[in-house]
Amino acid sequence: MLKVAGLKAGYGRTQVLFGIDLEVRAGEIVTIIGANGAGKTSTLRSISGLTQVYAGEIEFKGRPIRGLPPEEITRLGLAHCPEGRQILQRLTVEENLLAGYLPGRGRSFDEIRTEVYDMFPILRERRHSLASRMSGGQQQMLAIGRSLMATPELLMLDEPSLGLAPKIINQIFEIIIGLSKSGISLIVVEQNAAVALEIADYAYVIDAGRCSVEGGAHNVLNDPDLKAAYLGA
Ligand SMILES: Nc1ncnc2c1ncn2[C@@H]1O[C@H](COP(=O)(O)OP(=O)(O)OP(=O)(O)O)[C@@H](O)[C@H]1O
Repeated sequence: MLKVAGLKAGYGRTQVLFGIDLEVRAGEIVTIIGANGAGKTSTLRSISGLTQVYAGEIEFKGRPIRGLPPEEITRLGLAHCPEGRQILQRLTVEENLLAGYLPGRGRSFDEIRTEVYDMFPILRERRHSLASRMSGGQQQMLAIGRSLMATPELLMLDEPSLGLAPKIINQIFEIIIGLSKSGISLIVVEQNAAVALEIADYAYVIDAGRCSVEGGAHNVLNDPDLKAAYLGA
């Protein structure tokens, strides 16, 4: 579904990615883990056209997408739920969903909104509330719901557990498993490596802008060296 090869990217003259290779197969949950500042967010932003790519190939469903505008990439079926959620705080829940809707994917706003509300009943209940009134967990659900408004085939989630209580993190990860079961392929970037590795099929560890390790998520989870480095064991 997604193939990234030799990705080099950065901010102006500051290069932060030095040759990332990764793949996502249809139906998989792939996790990207690594220390603070390793380049996880920059990797996602490069894929979705938000960060400057210096070199490398990015293919989505067999089509090169490097250099396409972000909206075009989303329209092809690749959505990005950003770090920090980026909810429009002064708009209502429903207005935030409308902001995520992309006409031209063959489905109406009402149709997808109903699906999102069925998945997140709390969003239906609070559809006329200001987003700023929602809890952290509810805002994360709204951020995911807004991404789903673009009917993605591949959804990239950046730090979905950030700042949430453990009970809520479990709920969010249950939702991610549900999305996967519904047929959406996923990339999950996480600081919370142990939780992400539990649900993922495949994992990449990024270290200083390079993929240092990759493998089946359970192998990575049980690797003693990685446990010491990333899982606090
Ligand atoms: N807008 C920017 N301008 C310049 N440098 C940036 C910018 N955004 C990120 N960086 C730098 O790029 C490097 C990689 O950052 P990135 O956010 O991709 O890492 P990360 O692994 O996602 O870390 P975190 O978990 O802290 O978000 C860091 O050195 C960071 O300081």
